[in-house]
Amino acid sequence: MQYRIGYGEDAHRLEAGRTLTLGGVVIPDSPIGAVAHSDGDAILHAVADALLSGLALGDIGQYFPDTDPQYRNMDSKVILQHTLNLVQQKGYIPVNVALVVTLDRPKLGPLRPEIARSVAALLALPESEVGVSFKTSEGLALNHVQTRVTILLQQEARP
Ligand SMILES: Nc1ccn([C@@H]2O[C@H](COP(=O)(O)O)[C@@H](O)[C@H]2O)c(=O)n1
Ligand SMILES: C[C@@]1(CO)OP(=O)(O)OP(=O)(O)OC[C@H]1O
Repeated sequence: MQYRIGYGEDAHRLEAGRTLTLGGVVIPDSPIGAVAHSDGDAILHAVADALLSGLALGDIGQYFPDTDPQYRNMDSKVILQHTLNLVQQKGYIPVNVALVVTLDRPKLGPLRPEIARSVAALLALPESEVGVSFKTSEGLALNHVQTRVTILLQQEARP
């Protein structure tokens, strides 16, 4: 059985008057949201990069350049689905995901199950295979969101 580990990161600046979307979940009543070319979903971007890195397939900027107007405001679920397809074409599937979001505000704890469920559904995994942690920056980066992700990939058994 062949296994590969993938690692991904993403960060976005946060500004008032924008939407904050994390793991495909719109964070309700957030006073700040991501400045980005796409919807700025720092979880989905980091998960997508982790999928690609596990198989040395590059990063999402190569597939979805932020200079291309067709990707403006795009739904990051499309990015994740594309990278998952690439991984599956190489004969691998995700086994489990561990992700850490660093964000000072708003508090995300109450949304942990919803975010885990959303990421799990997008990766066709049970919710129990998606670990979600939140950290503050202790005030060092108030207008900033950062996500770090590790993912285990397993080669699909061939009949
Ligand atoms: N946006 C956030 C950030 C953190 N939490 C939770 O707060 C606890 C303490 O975080 P520290 O960074 O001070 O260690 C921890 O249990 C986090 O889950 C949160 O809910 N939302
Ligand atoms: C997703 C893309 C493309 O719209 O742009 P952003 O939303 O700015 O996100 P980032 O994680 O900085 O880089 C990947 C980009 O290619």
